[in-house]
Amino acid sequence: MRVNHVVEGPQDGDVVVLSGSIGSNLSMWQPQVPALTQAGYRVVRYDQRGHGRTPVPDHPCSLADLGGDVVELLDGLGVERAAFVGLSLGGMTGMWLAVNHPDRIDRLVLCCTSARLGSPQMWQERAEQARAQGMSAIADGSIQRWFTAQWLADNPQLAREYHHMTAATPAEGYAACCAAIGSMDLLDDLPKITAPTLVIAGADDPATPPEGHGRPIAEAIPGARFEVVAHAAHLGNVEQPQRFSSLILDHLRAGR
Ligand SMILES: O=C(O)CC1=CCC(=O)O1
Repeated sequence: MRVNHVVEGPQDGDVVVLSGSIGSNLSMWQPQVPALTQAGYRVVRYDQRGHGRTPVPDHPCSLADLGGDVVELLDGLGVERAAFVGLSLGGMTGMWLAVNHPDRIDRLVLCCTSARLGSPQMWQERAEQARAQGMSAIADGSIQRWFTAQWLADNPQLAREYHHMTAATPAEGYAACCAAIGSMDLLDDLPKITAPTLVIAGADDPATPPEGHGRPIAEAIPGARFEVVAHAAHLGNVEQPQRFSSLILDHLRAGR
């Protein structure tokens, strides 16, 4: 899989991979790029399979496919080990990598994510909705989960841009990643994770509420720290960029 990606920051910096949610592309991490690159990190952002400019697969995906893309990306960049920051589907990808390729993952930040989310049938229905109603209808729902009502009211132009980001995602790419989420069950594997882990949840996240999703992940990963960020829904890194960047940087720096 030819994974579309962008690399920024000093060439000799420690590598941090940023991985995004379903319905997004690599631009969702733009709010964190200045803080991370100015702190000396080499930042690798990429588009999930079937999202942004990464090709649409011709079959439903699994987390093994999505994690395998990251291993291939790291191999192609000549990177042995990296820190990994993932939000939602990106966090699921990060957990899979930390369980199955512990030698490649230095440190882990899991944002607004879940180890078990909804039922296979729910994600099958979401995939069918994408195909039948189109991605604009999916985007209408996404931005309601991604942002608080207050943020949407205060940021109408940005809200349109994030709506457009999902609306421009290929329906078959979105559907392929729905299958990865529907077939995911990572909870029992989490105690195997050895990478130092920070779990961040948005206090107002309706998709992965902190108590039902972030906290059980943090409780299952040995030594993990759990932070809940106020006034943040699912794309908390966009709604509270400074708070997310500073939590991420603190966790990365603790490994230096
Ligand atoms: O449904 C949403 O848009 C929220 C979400 C669940 C998994 C993911 O990546 O985003």
